[in-house]
Amino acid sequence: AAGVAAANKGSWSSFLKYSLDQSIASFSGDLSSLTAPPFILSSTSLVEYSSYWAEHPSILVAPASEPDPAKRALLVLKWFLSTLKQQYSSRNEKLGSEKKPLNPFLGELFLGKWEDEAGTTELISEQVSHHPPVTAYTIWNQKHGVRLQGYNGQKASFSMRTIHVKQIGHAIYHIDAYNEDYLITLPSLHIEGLVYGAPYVELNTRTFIQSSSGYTSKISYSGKGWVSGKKNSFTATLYPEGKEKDILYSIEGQWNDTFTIHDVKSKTELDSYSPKTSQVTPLTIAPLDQQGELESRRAWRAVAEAIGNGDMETTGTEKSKIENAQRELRKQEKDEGKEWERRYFSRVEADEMFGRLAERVGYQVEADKTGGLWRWDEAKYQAPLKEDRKTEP
Ligand SMILES: CCC(=O)OC[C@H](C)CC[C@H]1O[C@H]2C[C@H]3[C@@H]4CC=C5C[C@@H](O)CC[C@]5(C)[C@H]4CC[C@]3(C)[C@H]2[C@@H]1C
Repeated sequence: AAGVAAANKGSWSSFLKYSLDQSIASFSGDLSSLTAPPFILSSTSLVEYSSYWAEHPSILVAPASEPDPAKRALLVLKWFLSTLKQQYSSRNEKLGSEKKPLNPFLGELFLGKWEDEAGTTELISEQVSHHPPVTAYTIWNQKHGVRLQGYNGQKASFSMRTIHVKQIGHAIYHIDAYNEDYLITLPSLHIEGLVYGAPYVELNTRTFIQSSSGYTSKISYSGKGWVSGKKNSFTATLYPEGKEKDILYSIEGQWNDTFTIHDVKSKTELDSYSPKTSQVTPLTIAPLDQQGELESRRAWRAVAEAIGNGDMETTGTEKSKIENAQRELRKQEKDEGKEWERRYFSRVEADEMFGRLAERVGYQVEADKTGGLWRWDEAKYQAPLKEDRKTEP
């Protein structure tokens, strides 16, 4: 493995010297246009990344069982923080470095569920836009009456040989029992370590969680070389909205390792949680031969195999098949004056509740070219999943 790593470093540094500058020169801001070396290519599509929000279903649903509103908001903050390691560093942990995911085609779906002590937690993820790439998702647990939904896209830029990514979009966490909503904003990030051959994500500045029950959580990120000195660090405070100094709870530590929760009023340590050692629940997805042709792993199977075999030529030809089929579809839609029918999500205007939460934390919806907020559309869900799934063989 050391040999391979050295070879990777060797080929990476040669890649860097001769092509990173070209990538930078030709970079359009669209991450999918980035030319990455073969060993950086992942066979996983970006549409699968929505599953990182709920790999610990029990932590996701815990707030629904907490009667105290401030403690409920604290449990939502703890859940959000517990997802960061999976979101932003699980590729490093498993594959040795960050990877370039496959760029989902319009309408690509990723459907699955987690079955564990929290009951059944379901996931629908759909690529609702290809230019710019935007993924919408919803994750829900009927038993505990919790639903997360959101969408995200990325705006990227290069500077000082570092890739900076601004995330477009947000998440909404809803608890049926209290009819409570939480607006979750998304962190911007940059890719560290490009020059050393092992790129990894570092999160920047700050994000907020604003509850309709009147509590604000503010998370400030820092990393290696910053004040804290440790990579992937953060501090978080939870306070009644508008009273930033009246801190009820604080949390600090490393989001890819361990963090500690404090009750600031009583100056006691409440809990410490280690994403590093916690077990994730594996996601259950249908076997490939039962998946519909819009489902990600079935659609990308040939490309994934070619990438796995390091066969870049077949990767190219198989990718082109998908891209050409997509271009054909777009052309037909244009000729017929139609637009691709999103299966589970719709564009909406900001509603009053959302507007209030957003304005409390100064969140501005970035109207990307797709024209607005993407929301889970209950009515569309009546169109049974099986439309997208081959009938039983
Ligand atoms: C030119 C040098 C080069 O080859 O760079 C390739 C490097 C691996 C850097 C570019 C890719 O880095 C990947 C990291 C991806 C983000 C990881 C996590 C999330 C959270 C999730 O909830 C939404 C998606 C998001 C933001 C991913 C977006 C795509 C990122 C930035 C990949 C880059 C193409």
